[in-house]
Amino acid sequence: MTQPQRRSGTDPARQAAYDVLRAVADSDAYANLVLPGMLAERRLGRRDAAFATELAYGTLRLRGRYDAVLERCSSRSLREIDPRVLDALRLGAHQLLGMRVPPHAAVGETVNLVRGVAGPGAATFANAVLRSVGRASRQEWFARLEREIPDETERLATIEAHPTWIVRELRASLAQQRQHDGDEHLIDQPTLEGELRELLRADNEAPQVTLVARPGLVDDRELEEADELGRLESHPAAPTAWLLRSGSPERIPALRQGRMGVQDAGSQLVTLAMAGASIEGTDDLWADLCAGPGGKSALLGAVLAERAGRDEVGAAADAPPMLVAGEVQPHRVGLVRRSVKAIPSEHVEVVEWDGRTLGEEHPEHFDRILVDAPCTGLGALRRRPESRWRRQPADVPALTALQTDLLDSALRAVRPGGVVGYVTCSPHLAETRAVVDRAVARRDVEVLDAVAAARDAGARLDGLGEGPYLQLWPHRHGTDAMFLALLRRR
Ligand SMILES: C[S@@+](CC[C@H](N)C(=O)[O-])C[C@H]1O[C@@H](n2cnc3c(N)ncnc32)[C@H](O)[C@@H]1O
Repeated sequence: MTQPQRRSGTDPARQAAYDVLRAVADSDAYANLVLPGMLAERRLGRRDAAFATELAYGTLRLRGRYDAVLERCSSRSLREIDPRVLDALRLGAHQLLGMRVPPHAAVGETVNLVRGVAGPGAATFANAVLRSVGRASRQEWFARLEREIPDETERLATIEAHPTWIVRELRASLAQQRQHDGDEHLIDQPTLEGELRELLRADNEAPQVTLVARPGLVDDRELEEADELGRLESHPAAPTAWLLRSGSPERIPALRQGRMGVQDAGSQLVTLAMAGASIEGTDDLWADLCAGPGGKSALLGAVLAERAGRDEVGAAADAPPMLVAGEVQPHRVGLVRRSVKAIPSEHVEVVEWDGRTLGEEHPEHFDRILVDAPCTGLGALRRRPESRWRRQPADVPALTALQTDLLDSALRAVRPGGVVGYVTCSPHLAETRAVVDRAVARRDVEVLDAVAAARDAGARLDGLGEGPYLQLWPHRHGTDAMFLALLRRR
């Protein structure tokens, strides 16, 4: 349990936001895992909980922007400031420049917080810094940063609060996408830099909760009931996807029972497109190579079970159609079991495995395999507030090596005529096209059109480009930046 440090007079919402920032800095915690428990444990009311969430997540996302501002207001370099004080200053800067908090409250409450953690001298320092931050509006700060940062990429990165290396990678991937855009998207297309800015801004918006209604497990009446609890709105990315406009997902019974779930609409689309991609021959044995925590397994299992019931697929075979969901980390195997609890057990088996050896151990065995590979997560930055600052360019080579091994293993484990779907929640070219292009060069595979498969799966989206690979974008599609390649083994 995260106990608040002793402090006098700090309001509980700001205290919770501050403790989240400290947990992220000191224990490498994930804010979106720590905060909900903390809010429940401390029994914050709805308004305080919403304020604490916006304050903590907003500050973490926009840290780079606020650091640039604080640096210009402080007599000391940021490196010389006590990290406990610096985190409080960041919270103060977000209240002043990113939220509608009256300046006297933003400064006063933050100074109070600093006094509690670091004493009166630090409080005087914090007061001077934050008064200086508050002397200019957000727009005035943007104008100043525009003037003072000469390098174009660094300027954009600072103002839109992303590390520079990530801005470079996203620009390269967007440029590649634009080469593959069909005529439809070329009309009214902003410049590459304009579109890049839209993407970075989309990363800085809190995403809306998206639900999945797992096929065959939820009927219209239940969707209507869920609608009464939380105002559902159909998401154009996938027929199973629903935006939850209000309320909390836990109130929906079908969600508690695992027949619905919380899942990005893009994740749903790539899963449905992979499940529907055209295959030759039998279609009874599927694998999810990297299943934890199990969102895609649950959707695949539901599709498989529904299809089995409807078409009596596999009725003549010895065993019912089956999804084998495998994961290497034991505790995540447990999460997969929980995710698939509503799928009829004869259609799903959850196992612990190292996906890299599946091809060697079970060559030409499966009809369909999903490889949802571990990746940098650069396509899901809006969901994980602090992750952009944690990731390093040096992470990429080890990940691409693992991705290459996993895809290679899947292509050996799938039978000729069967399909492998390669998915990442990153648009980084080294993790997406480069991994797939290498596999295509080495193995006898046919590249299927993933954009067409996405449309066949029910996507009602513009700006998908020409294929054969599918790349989704938060600013274009309201989804995470998921990538999908579909490979059919010859
Ligand atoms: C992107 S996540 C998968 C998300 C999942 N498909 C879902 O939708 O919930 C990648 C997963 O691969 C797992 N993983 C990493 N290396 C692996 C390996 N060698 N074999 C199998 N799984 C692995 C990670 O532990 C992580 O749970």
